[in-house]
Amino acid sequence: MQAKHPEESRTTLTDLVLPSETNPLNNLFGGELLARMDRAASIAARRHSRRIVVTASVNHVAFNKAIPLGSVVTVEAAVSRAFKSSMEIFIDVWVEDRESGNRSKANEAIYTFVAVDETGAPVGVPPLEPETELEKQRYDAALRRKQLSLVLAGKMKPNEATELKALFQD
Ligand SMILES: CC(=O)SCCNC(=O)CCNC(=O)[C@H](O)C(C)(C)COP(=O)(O)OP(=O)(O)OC[C@H]1O[C@@H](n2cnc3c(N)ncnc32)[C@H](O)[C@@H]1OP(=O)(O)O
Repeated sequence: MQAKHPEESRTTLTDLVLPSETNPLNNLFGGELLARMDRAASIAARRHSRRIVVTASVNHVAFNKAIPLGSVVTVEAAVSRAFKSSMEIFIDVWVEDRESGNRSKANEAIYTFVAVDETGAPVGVPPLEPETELEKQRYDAALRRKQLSLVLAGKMKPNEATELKALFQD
């Protein structure tokens, strides 16, 4: 299969924070943000693979900054690495200042999607070829994150996670 670039899967969703989507502090409810990120990530995974895709795991989420009611929120997702049937999707969340229009980073997350056929069985996806410096950094670290996710899910023995182990050695 021919390699694809992260740009080909990049997906941008922009939406407001409405009152029904907030917590008692009038900030965006975490579950609502998770759902928005899942939607953007699934479109990115579909654009890369052109297959049915399912969420296999949420590897990392950081709610670094509360997002107030009325904010304009942009969720940007792109494939950061493709393996055999699985794809790591990196998601950046931005909030737009009402007066200046400047965007500031609010949150980020990393999801894993798997491409499947009509019976739900995993199928192969094209490789990913990173281009920018940031895309290369995310690509390089993705194998460690995959191993960590598999170890936490009980699908890989810790002593088989060679890339991950190397992180803790001099
Ligand atoms: C709350 C919700 O809405 S969840 C709903 C959305 N998600 C779903 O319904 C998905 C339900 N789960 C499934 O269908 C299956 O578990 C699948 C398709 C994700 C994986 O199926 P498995 O039988 O485990 O397949 P298999 O072991 O071959 O793994 C397939 C790929 O997923 C990867 N994978 C599986 N679990 C994980 C995980 N926890 N973390 C990272 N990668 C994973 C495997 O490493 C493998 O990757 P590779 O082919 O690129 O090497």
